[in-house]
Order: sequence, then structure tokens, then C-alpha cells
Amino acid sequence: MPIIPQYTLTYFNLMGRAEPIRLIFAQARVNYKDHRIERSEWPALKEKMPFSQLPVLEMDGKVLAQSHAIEKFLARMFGLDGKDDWESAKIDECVMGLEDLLQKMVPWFRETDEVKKIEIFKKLVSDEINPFLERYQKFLVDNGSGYFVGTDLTYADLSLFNTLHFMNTKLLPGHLKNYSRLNEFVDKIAALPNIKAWLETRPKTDH
Ligand SMILES: N[C@@H](CCC(=O)N[C@@H](CS)C(=O)NCC(=O)O)C(=O)O
Repeated sequence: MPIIPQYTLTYFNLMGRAEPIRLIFAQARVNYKDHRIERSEWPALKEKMPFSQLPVLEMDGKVLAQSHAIEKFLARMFGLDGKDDWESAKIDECVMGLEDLLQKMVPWFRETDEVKKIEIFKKLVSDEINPFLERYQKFLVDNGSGYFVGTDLTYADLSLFNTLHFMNTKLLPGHLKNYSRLNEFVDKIAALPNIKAWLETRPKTDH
């Protein structure tokens, strides 16, 4: 009998940096414990985490931190990391480009002054988000398969889907209507049976 690994993913009760990992588990239909901690539990747990941050994946007593390392590890095991080393590298390219955008959003996210926050957000949309959407729409169209890398679904698609879906539903509702190919892509991924089931049942959080 093959031994099935026991997985626990620990994060806050947010989508944040855990959601692409949860989408990988959902698409692969692999069971795991979706451990969402309370903020009050965090100070004691923080010291025990390898980078004093979350998400962290535990697999049969072994611990893996860093969201992109976790994504890649699981995707490789579940057949979502491309067909060869080149596709795997192109997936990294997509995910790291997305990470660059997320880093640029941090000052807006952290700003507490409401007036400044609105100003920062306007500039973020025109200088970072829109060029990102143009660029990624071109990547998708140029690849030609309806996926970002190769001819099949990979975790690059799930990561992109996660951010684009969040943008289109919460951050900038309807904004993807200006990027029709990205809009179609989001609708297509949301309709995949395993993803659809997860979207319908996942805990509802703001971000
Ligand atoms: N590079 C890390 C960043 C992790 C990170 O920033 N985690 C945040 C939540 S999204 C965190 O743990 N914040 C609590 C803290 O730093 O005390 C990754 O991708 O996993």
C-alpha cells in the first residue's frame, strides 16, 4: 500500500499568500488540513516558524516555509509544474513577475491615512496594475494555448487566476472587462470543476 503523506497548511484566516497553495490542493483533489490560526495565537507560534512568517506546510513532520517554495513543491508532485525544465522555468518567470506586482502593492496595503491610501491606489492602478495586465494578457495570447505556459494547466495559471479573480471581484470590480482575454481566462479557470467547488466552499474572507 502506498503511504499517503499527511499535509497541514498553516496560515491566517485570509486568502493572502496561502490561497495559491490551497488552489493547487483543490485542483489536485488532495486532502490537507487547512489550519487557519487566530491572530492571538500568532505571537507564540511565530518564534517556532523557520522564517517567523506564514504560510508553512508540514508534511509528515517535515516543515517547509516560503509560499513559492511550497507551491512549487506541491505542483511538482501533483503534475502542475509543466512538462519539462523549460516549462518549469517559464512558470517561475510568471510567478516571480506576479510577486513583483504584489511587492509594489505593499505600501498601499500598509497605508493607514485614507486620503493618502486613495492617492497611492490611483497611482498603483495606472503605473503598475494596468501595465501588468497588458503584459500578462500578451503572455497569454502569445502562448496560444489558453494557458500561461505550455499546453496544459499549471500552477502559474492558478497563481495568476488567484490574483486576477481577486482584482476583478474585490479590488477593482469589473476591471478585467478592459482585458478581454484575461477575463475569459479567469472565467475558464473558475469553471474548472475542482476549482469551482473550492470557490463555492472556501471560507469567505476580505483578502
Ligand atoms: N516570502 C514569504 C513572505 C511571508 C509573509 O510575508 N508572511 C506574512 C503574512 S502574508 C506574515 O507571516 N506576517 C506576520 C509576521 O510577519 O509576523 C512567503 O512568500 O512565504
